[in-house]
Amino acid sequence: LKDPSKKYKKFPPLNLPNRQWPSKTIDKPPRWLATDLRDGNQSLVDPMNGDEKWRYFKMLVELGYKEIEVSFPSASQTDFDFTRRIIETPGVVPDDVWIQVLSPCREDLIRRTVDSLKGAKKALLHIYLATSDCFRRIVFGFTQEESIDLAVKCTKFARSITKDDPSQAGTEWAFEFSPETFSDTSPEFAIRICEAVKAAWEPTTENPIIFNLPATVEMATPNVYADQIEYFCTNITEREKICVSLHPHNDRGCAVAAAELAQMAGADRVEGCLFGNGERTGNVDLVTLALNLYTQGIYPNIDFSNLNRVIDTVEICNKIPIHPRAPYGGSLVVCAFSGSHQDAIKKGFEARKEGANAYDDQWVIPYLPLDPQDIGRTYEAIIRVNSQSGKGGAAWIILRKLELDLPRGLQVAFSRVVQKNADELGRELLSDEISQLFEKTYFLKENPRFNILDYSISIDRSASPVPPASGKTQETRNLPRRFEGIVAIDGKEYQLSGRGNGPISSLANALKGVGIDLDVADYREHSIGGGRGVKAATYIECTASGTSQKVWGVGIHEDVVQSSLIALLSAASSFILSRPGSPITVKAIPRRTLSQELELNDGLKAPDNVNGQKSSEGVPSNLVNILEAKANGM
Ligand SMILES: CC(=O)SCCNC(=O)CCNC(=O)[C@H](O)C(C)(C)COP(=O)(O)OP(=O)(O)OC[C@H]1O[C@@H](n2cnc3c(N)ncnc32)[C@H](O)[C@@H]1OP(=O)(O)O
Ligand SMILES: CC(C)C(=O)C(=O)O
Ligand SMILES: [Mg+2]
Repeated sequence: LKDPSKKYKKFPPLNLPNRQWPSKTIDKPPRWLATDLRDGNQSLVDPMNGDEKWRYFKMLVELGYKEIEVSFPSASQTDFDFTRRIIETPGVVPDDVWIQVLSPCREDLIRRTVDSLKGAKKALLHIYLATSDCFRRIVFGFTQEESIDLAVKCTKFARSITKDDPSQAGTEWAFEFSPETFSDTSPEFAIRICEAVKAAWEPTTENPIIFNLPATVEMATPNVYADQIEYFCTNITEREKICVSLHPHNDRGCAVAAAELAQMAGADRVEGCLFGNGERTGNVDLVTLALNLYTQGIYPNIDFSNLNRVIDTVEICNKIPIHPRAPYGGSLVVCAFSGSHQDAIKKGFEARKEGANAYDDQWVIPYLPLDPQDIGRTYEAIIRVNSQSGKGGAAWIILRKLELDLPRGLQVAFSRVVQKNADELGRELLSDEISQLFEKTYFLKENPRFNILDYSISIDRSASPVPPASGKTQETRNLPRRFEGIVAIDGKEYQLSGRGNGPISSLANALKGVGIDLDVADYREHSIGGGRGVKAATYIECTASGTSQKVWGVGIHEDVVQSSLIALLSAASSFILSRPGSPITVKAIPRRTLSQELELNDGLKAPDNVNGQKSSEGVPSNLVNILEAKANGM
């Protein structure tokens, strides 16, 4: 069998037994050069027009970039004119920002490039010449000596029309040389050509020459690039007069790693593009590099606190969407769908809020390496819910949207409802949909079955369990309570009454009269909001008497007692709905029988005339059915 992969040859590693970089760390940000408007731009289907470049340039300045490669002025009139426009418009290029432009090693093109810079305050002229065997042989037909001669000739020419030209004295000049295809160039030859260029330019410690060492094509694993950079840094002479710059491309998907290891290997500067735009698989991603530093506690000197705004501009100007999984910036990056992730994140936030984690001010949240707020993302966006989600996700959204801190049991119960819904729809449920589902499930907006219209809770003195001592007034604390109230049941109003130890149990007792026999198993309550608008939220879990069936009810009201009564009626409604085919569905009984039944029944009394409705109008069929069922002993 032929193996087509054999046409590729393994990249030979460097023999660098004393390499130092593996035990180094990155302790400060590098000098950044944003080349979005040059390397990024040259790789676009439709390169940016002047206005798009203008917008992008202003954003880069606002973000804090001090070195910006703005164009390839000899390539197009657009690039030339844009360079002129930012130089000629007062205030657009801040005094501390270097504008960099690129030219091939060709005198005519260098001349045109320098012309575009006239009047700039700080200008960085960048020229490139490919130095690998492959390029010298295939593209130029040059020997190593011929390449060196051309690089030196162009450097001298560049010098003569920039820093050596008295008419250019108003500009502070800096010079960058890129041995293009450095990553595929023999390290010894890279040193030789750069030494020659250095001698031609004559840099100083105050104004060093930039040797930009590109992985024009990423050739090998990132450690090999780091070795190449360490070799260069330790073998080039007059290191103090040199700024070693990186320019990694991402052909093997390792550009970020290569840039990081190569900084450990001694580089001072990094060239790249926001979100890794650039030739083929892109330049190294400057957002990732900067925020990687940030999450190590090192401020990168670039402000990504409103990353969404950056994304907007980048997407509009590049006409390429940012991948939803792009590090830091992707829309799905600060989202968790899966249950166990949501659970851990939620617990992390709770611990942080309560100061319960032992990390003081340090960011320690499971699954989230960065506080989304630091890049302008909201917490709401973090947890999203689909059929892969657990109780924590929906509970988080209910907490955020409705300010309801659901007890664990209710989280479990509601999660089943959410999961079923998401599964049926086959998609994510939006947070509005989840909060609406909660309101509907627990009848928060309206309870079509039971609505409490009026009620009073009184002490039932008729049943004194603790006889008062002689000469003392009756002790009321332990006396039963009596619920008397008007409850709209399926739209019609009835008077219910019942006894119990407190308001909830007396209403529960009243409900027995309509065939709803619930025991309260759990009760939780908390306040919502504060000041005058404060409300009580009550959660009641009930078991159906004599069964293991459990239902939850939720009530919200300014009055804490009424909130708990509403919660019980919410549970009662859930109970009825959870029992399809139960006694509720038996056929209706005649009204006359019903009236008799109502009178007989201790719990349910149709009022003579409440809100203009007569009891003789009858009660809804399902309740009628309950009564019928009761009468039948079901
Ligand atoms: C890795 C990088 O990103 S490098 C930057 C790449 N960016 C760009 O190329 C974007 C802008 N480029 C352009 O607008 C054009 O390519 C220009 C203006 C630079 C040159 O355009 P053209 O003169 O039409 O040449 P073209 O690009 O087609 O081909 C390059 C030619 O220059 C030759 N060449 C390259 N470098 C040199 C040099 N230093 N001296 C003399 N000739 C050179 C090549 O061998 C080739 O010659 P050939 O046509 O005889 O084979
Ligand atoms: C011009 C050089 C720096 C370049 O873009 C590259 O080699 O990738
Ligand atoms: Mg490049």
